[in-house]
Amino acid sequence: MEQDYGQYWQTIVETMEDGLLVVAPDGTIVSLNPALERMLGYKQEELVGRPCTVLGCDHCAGVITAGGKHHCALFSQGGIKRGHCNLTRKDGGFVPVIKNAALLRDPSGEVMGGVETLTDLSAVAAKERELENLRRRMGVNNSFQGILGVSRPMLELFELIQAAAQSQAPVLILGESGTGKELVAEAIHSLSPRANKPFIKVNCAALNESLLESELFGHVRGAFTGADRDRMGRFQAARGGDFFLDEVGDLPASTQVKLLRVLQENLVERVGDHKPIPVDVRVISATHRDLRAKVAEGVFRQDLFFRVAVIPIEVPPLRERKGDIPLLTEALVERLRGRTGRNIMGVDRDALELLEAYNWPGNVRELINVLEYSFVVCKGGEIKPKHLPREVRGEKKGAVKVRTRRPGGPSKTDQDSVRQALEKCNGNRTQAARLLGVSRVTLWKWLKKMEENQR
Ligand SMILES: Nc1ncnc2c1ncn2[C@@H]1O[C@H](COP(=O)(O)OP(=O)(O)OP(=O)(O)O)[C@@H](O)[C@H]1O
Repeated sequence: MEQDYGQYWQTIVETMEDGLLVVAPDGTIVSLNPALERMLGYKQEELVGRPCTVLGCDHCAGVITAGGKHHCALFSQGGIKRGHCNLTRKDGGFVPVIKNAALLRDPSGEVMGGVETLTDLSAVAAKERELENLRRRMGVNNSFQGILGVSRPMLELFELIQAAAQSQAPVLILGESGTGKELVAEAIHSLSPRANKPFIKVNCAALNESLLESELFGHVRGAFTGADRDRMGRFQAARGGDFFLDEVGDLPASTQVKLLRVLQENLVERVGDHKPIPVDVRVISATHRDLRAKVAEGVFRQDLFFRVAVIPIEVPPLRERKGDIPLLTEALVERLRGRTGRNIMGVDRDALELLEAYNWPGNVRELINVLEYSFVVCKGGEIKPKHLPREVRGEKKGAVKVRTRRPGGPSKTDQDSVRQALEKCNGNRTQAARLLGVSRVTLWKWLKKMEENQR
């Protein structure tokens, strides 16, 4: 009869959907059920005998392994009820779970170990993400983690960010300057299980080689002139979190080798010391450069490229998502209004048309600058074409371009432009001047000069 019960429990454990884990008092894994094998991607024999820290549970982040004794929430508090946590799969991905745990005691009350049940929340989390994406597609939400965008390329980008956040793999963010690469890196961090750990940023282009290495990896006292004490590097400081390497395309050759080591072996060596120090970071890098071209030129190591670019994410330039311009403009004007206290309500239709026609080589950063300029020039009410910088005004479809403004008067091309502008504006000089991007006085002077030339 007893044996029957034994088989009965065995069947339950093997068929239950929840993961089941038994650990010894020192945290060594004693056994797990098939559901947990599936959840984590490990086979039972790969885990039994190993410390439970291999599961990388963020709830147990406070685990201290001192003198072989394992202290975690389960053993210090006697149990865990409905704890939300993330486990690390064999392939490096995360599984969000609800954990319940209890101590196992022998008849004398002695703790024999602990048992944990783990409910997989991946499907729930995926549904939540789906709902969020749906809301964005329906226009209910027009931003994602502070990144404004409703265009198709941006919605695709948001989905990619969500996927990257759930992985441990290094991410490479590519895109022109001012497209929002840093915002993307921050979003990946905020959405990942590393969110409550540090997000450390280093700009590889801002420091010279030796400063950069000491900043990244730390140094020991006496490593170089001025190194009067040991200093921890930023890789170490980022422990458990994300490391954002901005402008990775500008990394000097010798630093590239050291970064490769961090990515391959999770080890750093401080400048002036050969003792390897283990680090636990996920590397997110970004560059506005064509990194593949740099690899082809031999300036960027190919092996490092493959290591940093496990998940490449391209941030589209603004000119390829002009549908976002009205939304961005509205949100940025509102932000500027709050910051400056100026009574500027938005941009009028003509000005918006100009913003949509412009090519935006400096992307969103340039749009911010343009609106800041308009806030200075515009006295109140709506921003009109005349409040936009000249280069933006010149790009409107069908707009009349003035190539050069000469002190003596308009060139032949400019004279044609002036005539076209006057024609377009039915002879209204104020409007024509605006279209040409010059003041009324300049237009008046040009017209005078043109009359004189005709005489
Ligand atoms: N989609 C967006 N929504 C809101 N703000 C944005 C967006 N994209 C960029 N920005 C803003 O534009 C500015 C530039 O963005 P960011 O610094 O992230 O660009 P970057 O691609 O990292 O540029 P660089 O390559 O020059 O470092 C920031 O102020 C950022 O907040």
